Amino acid sequence: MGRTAFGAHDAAFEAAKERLNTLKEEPDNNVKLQIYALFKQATKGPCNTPKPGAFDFVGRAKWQAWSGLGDISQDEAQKQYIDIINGLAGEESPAETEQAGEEASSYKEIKVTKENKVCSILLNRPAKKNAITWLMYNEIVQALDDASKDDSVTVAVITGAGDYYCSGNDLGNFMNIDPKDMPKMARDGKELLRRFVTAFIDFPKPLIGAVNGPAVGVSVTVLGLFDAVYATDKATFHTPFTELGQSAEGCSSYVFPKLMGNTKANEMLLFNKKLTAHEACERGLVTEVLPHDSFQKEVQTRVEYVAQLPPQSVREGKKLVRDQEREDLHKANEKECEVLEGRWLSEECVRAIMSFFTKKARL
Ligand SMILES: CCCCC/C=C/CC(=O)SCCNC(=O)CCNC(=O)[C@H](O)C(C)(C)COP(=O)(O)OP(=O)(O)OC[C@H]1O[C@@H](n2cnc3c(N)ncnc32)[C@H](O)[C@@H]1OP(=O)(O)O
Repeated sequence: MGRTAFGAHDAAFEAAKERLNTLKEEPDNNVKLQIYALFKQATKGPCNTPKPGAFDFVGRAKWQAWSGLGDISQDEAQKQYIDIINGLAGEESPAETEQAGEEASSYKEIKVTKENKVCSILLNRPAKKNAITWLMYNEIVQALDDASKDDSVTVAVITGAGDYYCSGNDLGNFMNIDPKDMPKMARDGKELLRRFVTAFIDFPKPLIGAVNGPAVGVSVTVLGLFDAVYATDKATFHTPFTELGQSAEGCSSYVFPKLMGNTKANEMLLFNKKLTAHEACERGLVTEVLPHDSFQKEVQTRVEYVAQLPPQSVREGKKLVRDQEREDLHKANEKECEVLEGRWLSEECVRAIMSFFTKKARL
């Protein structure tokens, strides 16, 4: 019987799937067969299909590779799958490279460091203002999943590399797609966004946003799911969803009206008002605005304080608060993702994204 939920390496497995598509060199046929077999074993369990006929050479080779794995567990197959792909990507496995709190080598578009009980997740595409690609969504989910399970971590922090915190969804995620593949792209996008936002709703430890510069789109909305948000006075907060023919996500249709009231939430989510850091603070989206020049140091002091608090007490406290609205947050996430799936297929959205790249090309 196939499983609907994956095992212990879920997020790393999803990231490895993405990474397979970005390999510069195609693996040789034997390795491809091995990857195929491990994928089948990881997602469906031991081979249970009839052996293909003698003239179906490809089908037989695949069948032999899969059935050759015998009954190794789905978790073990996931692990081997991840190891092979990380190996092909020219990387050692995270367990081998982890030293001095560094886990950077297992990630391509974020950088994760663990030090003094703090897991720092750096959005690391400064040349693209840290726009979030499909790979990066997966990597963030993986990093949050790792941080939640790692007993040496008591608090997680997300920040951006360079002058931006994040410019939101990478609009290239929706480009160069054959029209006939659009429905699949929208379905996959919906599923990925749902998993991404779920990772924030259910993150069990304190999660702190260190907004080092302008923030756009989904990077703004999920801040409503953080436990504290510190912003430099140079940060801005912009959710231009309707300009892009899209709609609210990140549970913002639920959280923003609660934080700031309907009309102020509408100003952001429907009418695209860009807030300054101080305005975002007045509206409850930001905990505290800090001077840009001493931002890192000031945030560090606050994070270090949280990191040394009794971790179980903090976790229980967070759970009490989150449980008050956890179900509603999951419902809001489901609904928002469903609506967005339809939006991504709309002419309004396709035109807006084309227009962003056309304007860029003209400059
Ligand atoms: C799984 C899917 C889930 C989807 C979830 C949905 C989320 C919704 C959103 O997040 S909506 C928000 C989307 N983001 C935007 O609309 C921002 C678009 N970018 C801009 O408007 C501007 O780039 C800017 C205001 C962020 C920065 O402007 P500036 O002039 O300072 O810099 P550049 O425009 O020259 O940017 C530098 C390079 O970065 C590229 N880039 C920036 N943001 C994005 C982006 N979101 N997507 C793709 N690329 C982006 C930009 O194209 C430049 O690249 P280049 O140097 O190669 O030209």
